[in-house]
Amino acid sequence: MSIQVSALSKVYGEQRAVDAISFELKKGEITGFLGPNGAGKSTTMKMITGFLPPTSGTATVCGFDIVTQSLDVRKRVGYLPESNPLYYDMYLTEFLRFIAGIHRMGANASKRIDEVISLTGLQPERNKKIGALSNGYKQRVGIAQALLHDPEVLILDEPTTGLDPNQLADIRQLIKTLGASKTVILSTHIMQEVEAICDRAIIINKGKIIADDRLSALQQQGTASGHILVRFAEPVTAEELAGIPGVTRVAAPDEQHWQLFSNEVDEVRKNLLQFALINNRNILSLQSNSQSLETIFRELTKRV
Ligand SMILES: Nc1ncnc2c1ncn2[C@@H]1O[C@H](COP(=O)(O)OP(=O)(O)OP(=O)(O)O)[C@@H](O)[C@H]1O
Repeated sequence: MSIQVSALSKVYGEQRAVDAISFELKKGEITGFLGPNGAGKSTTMKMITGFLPPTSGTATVCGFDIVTQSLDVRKRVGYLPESNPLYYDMYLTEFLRFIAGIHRMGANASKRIDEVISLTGLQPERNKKIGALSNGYKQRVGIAQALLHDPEVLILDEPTTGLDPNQLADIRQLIKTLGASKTVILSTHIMQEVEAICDRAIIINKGKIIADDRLSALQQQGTASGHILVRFAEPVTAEELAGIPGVTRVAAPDEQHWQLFSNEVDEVRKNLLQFALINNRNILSLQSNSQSLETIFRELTKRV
């Protein structure tokens, strides 16, 4: 297990910013850390990276304790903090050499700096001062410094803030690629981002974890029904469609389409294809509409 968090808490004065949270993350998994403003995401990330001591509870990264072995933890973690603090007066390569020095990378540094510059798409800007870079490129520098020592675990606090749609797609792709060989945890407010990149989502609200599941399972959770919009080439009756296992209600929104409501949209989709096959009906179009993560997020964080 790459990250093990057990009853971790952080109290600031009177406020319990993180309240006894527990979870485990495996290698090769990208986890989205979601929650409204002030939920405790950054505080949790700072504790896991070994930068902020917890008030109580424990956590290990690659088997090392975040309090008693924080130097070992930092060697194995690449961290992009929320505000992405950079030295604007430094040249890009100068900054990365400085970070390589902190990690005592020695003779390997130059080769690795070239590698991360290429990996993060910074090559066209490599001779500029950091202060002269656009926001998107500054963000790439933040990711490059997090990757420099080739850590096993990447902790990215809102990594795509300030990126334009093209840069967004590039950085998401980069994170996905990195996620194949590393453990990645990223915080974001953007639900589509989690849907685009993550295998799993942990939703935190008021310092407590209120959902932790694979994305597909989370998307099926919730109270509102999903539906399937289907169009057949041949006539079909509402009675026939109502008989398909898992269908809770049938409606006809217009002359050409049927709408099948269900709490198990994926299951009904399979059963519908089977129905068409057995009864010699041809499906002209099929669109399933399950709950978006955004709806689930709003429902869960509202309830608590
Ligand atoms: N150094 C601090 N001193 C006092 N309170 C703090 C400190 N850092 C954070 N907090 C409080 O702890 C709570 C959790 O903050 P945190 O930054 O972890 O939330 P977050 O989920 O990352 O929020 P956001 O999405 O807005 O970045 C907030 O109410 C915040 O005001």
